[in-house]
Amino acid sequence: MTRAFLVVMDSVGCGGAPDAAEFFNGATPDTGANTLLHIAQACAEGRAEEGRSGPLKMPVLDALGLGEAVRLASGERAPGLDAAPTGRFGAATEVSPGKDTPSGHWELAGVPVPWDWHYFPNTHPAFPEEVTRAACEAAGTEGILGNCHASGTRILADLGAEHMRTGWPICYTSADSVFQIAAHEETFGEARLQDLCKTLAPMLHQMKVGRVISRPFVGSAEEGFTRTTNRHDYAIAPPEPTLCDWVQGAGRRVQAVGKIGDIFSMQGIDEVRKGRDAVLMDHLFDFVDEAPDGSLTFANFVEFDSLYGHRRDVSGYAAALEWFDACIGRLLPKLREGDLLLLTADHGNDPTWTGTDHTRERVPVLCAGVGAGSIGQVAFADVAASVAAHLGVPSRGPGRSFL
Ligand SMILES: O=P(O)(O)O[C@H]1O[C@H](CO)[C@@H](O)[C@H]1O
Ligand SMILES: [Mn+2]
Ligand SMILES: [Mn+2]
Repeated sequence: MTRAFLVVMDSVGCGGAPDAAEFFNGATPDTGANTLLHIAQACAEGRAEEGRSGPLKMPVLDALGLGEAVRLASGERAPGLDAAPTGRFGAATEVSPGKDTPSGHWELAGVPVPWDWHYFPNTHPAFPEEVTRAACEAAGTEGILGNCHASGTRILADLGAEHMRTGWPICYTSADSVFQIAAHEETFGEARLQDLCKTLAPMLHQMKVGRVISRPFVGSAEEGFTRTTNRHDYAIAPPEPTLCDWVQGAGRRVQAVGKIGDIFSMQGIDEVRKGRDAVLMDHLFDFVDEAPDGSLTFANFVEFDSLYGHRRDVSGYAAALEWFDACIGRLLPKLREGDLLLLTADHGNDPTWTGTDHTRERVPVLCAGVGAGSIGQVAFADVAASVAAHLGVPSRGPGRSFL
């Protein structure tokens, strides 16, 4: 029997989204944003020299068709990504009205988002009175800190000391449909922070806020504050059964690596393994060894996005891509006859762009184990249909298999 490994490189877009002008970073539309192209150009021009050097080196993904995917998506040639592909490759276009992680993943899993998300305004306060009141009540505090749009690392530098003084949770949002709560893991307590998020989630989900996210941190005012890996996302459940449910419903096993469990509210998922991306890569290797016949392994590597895209760190992003590429080079020979490895992304996060938010882009689709050649322009939902077809599981919804 066949197995499938669906791997999302979080935010590794390749430009060309036809509706990019409808999405913004601040007042700037995302028209022309292209995560892979702009990183490759910066590398080729010597503008990404911190901790790495020279042209972008991604020989493994490029041989699968990465450079060709950039060209298909945006019509541009990415310097250094010019191999003749030996894999099946294409570029996928999203139709959901959000450029966030749940929208991207659900649509890749066959279910475009049928509603408009609720976004909080970029004002101070950002949250309506009833949300602030509910947060105070649930936290048992007189008030909340933040109540604005912010970068999660910046707001700790700005408000961490006040949090230590008052014990009030730091609540903030972004251009995404999120309500994020940062609190000190030891003094506020990690379990208490999770309870707070869980208590507020139903009210916020009702408002069509996609996720309530706990952001625990450690440190002190003197030494500075750092976030820990104990983040949890409390996401709205997908509106329809997804690829995970189709596969599980057919009696197959579904294994998740990284934040996939959170993104799908654990629906259709049998097991999750978490950690930093380097640990997630070990989990992926283990699943290639252990995954049973007929199973789906669904992985998300988030650090491209969380550590480098939102921080607009071009060198860091390039180094992460090069690390990932080398890992996949070691993974490919371990795949068995009948295995499909499908690499893709959920949205863009061009680190050369203005602002700190995601960018609306097409994404690459690279397949190993199913021959060579272009699949051309496809839809996000076609990824789900193709994985289902490969596994011999019935699919639902708008997607069509390209395999
Ligand atoms: O700046 P941090 O806290 O990393 O926030 C980022 O992470 C959130 C969820 O992925 C996004 O909405 C973005 O704002
Ligand atoms: Mn994402
Ligand atoms: Mn993000």
